Amino acid sequence: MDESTAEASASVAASDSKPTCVIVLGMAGSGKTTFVQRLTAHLHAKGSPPYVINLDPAVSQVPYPANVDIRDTVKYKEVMKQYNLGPNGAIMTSLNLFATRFDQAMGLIEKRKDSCRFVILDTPGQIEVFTWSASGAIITETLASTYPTVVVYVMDCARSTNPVTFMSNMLYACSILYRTKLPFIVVLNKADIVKPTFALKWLSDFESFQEALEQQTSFMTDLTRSLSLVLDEFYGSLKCVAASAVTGEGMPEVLDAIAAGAEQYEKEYKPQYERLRHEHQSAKVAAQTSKLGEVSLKERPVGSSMQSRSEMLADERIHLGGVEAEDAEDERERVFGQAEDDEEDDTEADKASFQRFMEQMMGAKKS
Ligand SMILES: Nc1nc2c(ncn2[C@@H]2O[C@H](COP(=O)(O)OP(=O)(O)OP(=O)(O)O)[C@@H](O)[C@H]2O)c(=O)[nH]1
Repeated sequence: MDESTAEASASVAASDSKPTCVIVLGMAGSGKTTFVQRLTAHLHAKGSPPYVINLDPAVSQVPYPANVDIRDTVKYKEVMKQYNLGPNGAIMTSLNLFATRFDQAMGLIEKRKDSCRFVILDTPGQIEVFTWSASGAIITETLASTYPTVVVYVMDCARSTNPVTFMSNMLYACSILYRTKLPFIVVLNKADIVKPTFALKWLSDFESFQEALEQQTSFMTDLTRSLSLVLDEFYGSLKCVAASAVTGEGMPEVLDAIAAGAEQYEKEYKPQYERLRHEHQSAKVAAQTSKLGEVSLKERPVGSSMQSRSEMLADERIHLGGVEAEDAEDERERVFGQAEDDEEDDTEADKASFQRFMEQMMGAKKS
């Protein structure tokens, strides 16, 4: 084995012992939550249940078994009332509050790092709340300084058949790639509605994208043409996978891409994140957000307000031809039972903590 191969194997082995964190981002309605649900079900069926964190405080229903749910820690509607904020401001503030306690989430992940190979994070519908906020940066950097971390950008390919829309979406993806500085996977979702062959072609063949643009007579066309020249280089850093969060199509390929991303993280991105950890930006932002007050984060007993276990199993069998119900149920019992045994239900303490925090905030506002 030559030196570089040995080095590569060593770094893969290193990442094997740690879970890979998967940050799922995407435009509103692109299918992030459905994708997390599908990937979670797929991993359960493979006997490798992930650790799942919901970071969307405004979602009404979480259809997967979340181990940590931001909604248990911060009540988004209360934040809206108390601070007199609109929905987006309240989502941003809720995420800031949660980020002040992300060290607790790291502690919970640390406890599960030997039993979970993946940590999946679902993010708010309004993508900019995560990608352009201090809290999003804190969460991303905290994860990436400790674990192999990849970004999965979910793109609604059914709504991107127009080259101008496609380009806008890719431009956004590009801005996130350069902001997060992490391995980046584009999931061309909703492949059951429109086969994303067109998108794969546009990504790999510059001429074919130009031809598609020729058919357009919008004032955006010239701008798009110029941008596509710039973005052509960016496409080289992308790994694109066609998938359907509804049918489960493409999930094995998504997992392969995540594994390749984790490997890439170890080789190319880790040193950069180790340097970043020592930089003062996170500390400064954390100090700013901590002015908002403190909240106490807790882990969920998995399987309460979500899709029932049997429903998830049935779902999995239908779409993926997964494991037999009893085997999967055994596996699930083991994991869920563990979660239930490990954690006490401290909802009351959490409510009281949130109430205290709100009273302090109101007191501060009045004085
Ligand atoms: N046909 C089809 N529909 C999908 C797929 N993925 C998601 N959807 C549908 O798209 C809609 C939006 O999906 P969500 O998972 O809520 O999308 P999201 O990005 O989490 O939405 P927000 O968090 O509100 O931004 C839902 O009606 C889903 O059923 C898919 O692969 N195929």
